[in-house]
Amino acid sequence: MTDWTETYRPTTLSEVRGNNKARDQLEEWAETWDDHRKSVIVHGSPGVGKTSAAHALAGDMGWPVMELNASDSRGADVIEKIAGEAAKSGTLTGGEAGRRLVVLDEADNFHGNADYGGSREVTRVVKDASQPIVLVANEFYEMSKSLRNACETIEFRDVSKRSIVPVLRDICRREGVEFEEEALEKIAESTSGDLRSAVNDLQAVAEEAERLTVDDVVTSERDTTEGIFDFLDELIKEKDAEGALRAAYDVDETPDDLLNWIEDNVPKDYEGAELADAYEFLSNADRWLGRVRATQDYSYWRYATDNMTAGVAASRRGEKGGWTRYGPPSYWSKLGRTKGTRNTRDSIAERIAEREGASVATARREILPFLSAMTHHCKNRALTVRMAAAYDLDESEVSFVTGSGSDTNKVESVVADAAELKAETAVEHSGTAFFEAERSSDDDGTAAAATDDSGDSDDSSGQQALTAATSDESDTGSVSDDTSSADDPDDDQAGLSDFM
Ligand SMILES: Nc1ncnc2c1ncn2[C@@H]1O[C@H](COP(=O)(O)OP(=O)(O)OP(=O)(O)O)[C@@H](O)[C@H]1O
Repeated sequence: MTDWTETYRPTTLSEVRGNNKARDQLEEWAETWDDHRKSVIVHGSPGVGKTSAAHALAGDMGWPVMELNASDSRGADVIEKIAGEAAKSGTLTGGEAGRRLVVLDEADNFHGNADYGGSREVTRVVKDASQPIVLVANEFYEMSKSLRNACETIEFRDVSKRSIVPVLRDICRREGVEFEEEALEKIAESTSGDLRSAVNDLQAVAEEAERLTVDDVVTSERDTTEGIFDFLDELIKEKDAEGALRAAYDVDETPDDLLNWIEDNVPKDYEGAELADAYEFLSNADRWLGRVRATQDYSYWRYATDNMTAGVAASRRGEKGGWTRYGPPSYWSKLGRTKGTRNTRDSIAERIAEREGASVATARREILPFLSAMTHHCKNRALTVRMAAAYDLDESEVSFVTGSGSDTNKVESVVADAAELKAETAVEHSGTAFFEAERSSDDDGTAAAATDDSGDSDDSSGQQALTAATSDESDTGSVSDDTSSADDPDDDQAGLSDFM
């Protein structure tokens, strides 16, 4: 069977669903390109139709497409291609004759390609382009500020369930698949905004069943995760190093996902020195995965897998028993592993560590996720502003911590207010711990250390908080303690447990 996401890829903008505003903006941008001659950044989560929209636009405009993928080849080659192309067509006498649409996919991946002068070169080319360029990106703030400023911006939002269901229904009709309406709703619900995943899931279930029912959908969800739970049990509690490695062969997860699963669940059973050892292996695995991403050399996967399976099993001390509630990787740990965002995460963690008197590892594993949950989507705006001020976060960092990736207005206004707050209170070097003070303060956030302008190191609340943060750190087992407090129903942070 052919891949349905390819078969049903929109060929005209009118078939791009669930993002009408963005679609209209894109059309408008193309139609007026001769007047403004600016490139456009199309950004949003994976699978919401950004690349499809760019291609569909080209189709509608009758422009041939030239597609470049930032991570396919060395940055410099890519730049050369665009620059060359732009220069060549610049010699044409203008007009529609030589018009073509340049689609620069994964435009947020030039980040870190500094060796090739990547980001700066792209910005230069984009500014002088004599052809319309659509830059497609997941992470808006992974692109340099000068690149962002040089372009127009169009945001694609996650596709709502309401928009996903009709797409699935349409595909079923065209494929002659009988279905229960609720089955489609269930798929739409579980893929949360990602239309590509929804179409993939539909195809996977439809291939197995005569008639698509809710039960099929639920069973197939369970099938894909059952294996991993058994594996975690074996890895964490039962098998020796070699056995754990072998067991991993049967798990249907990418090494990146597998690492997330292990990292989030191992602290539920390991503690103290064994946990520290396990983390050490996991961070080695993480480094190998980084190398795979950087070099596209997948033979390194083996070393990553060795570390995360055999290494973790070998770290175990003593017998483990009982039943543990393992859970899927948190949104947070997945975030930390997407390309480029790791640097952002680590740099924030360093500042938090300094401010809270904790280690960087503690800041990363224990404090950041909480901050992230507390400031999710900047819902508690006042708190988000205080946090941005306390840790000196810029736009990309605020976007990262709060998970408001594409909501640029929100993020920018938070950073602006944080700057004002800093100017008013001079909090940035006050040396008091922000996080612990916030956490122990009332939910309305009135007792925030961050707004305390004393800057005095013997300020008592700051001192207490510092002690609390430091003592947390020496207790490696506190990872799971903290996790359980996230489930505390008294905790008024909306959606906290969903998020973790
Ligand atoms: N808005 C949409 N309308 C119709 N189909 C869509 C839409 N979004 C995604 N799809 C389906 O998902 C497939 C993948 O979409 P596409 O590659 O355009 O997503 P994307 O946002 O560019 O994702 P990524 O950032 O991962 O490249 C399409 O081929 C199509 O089948």
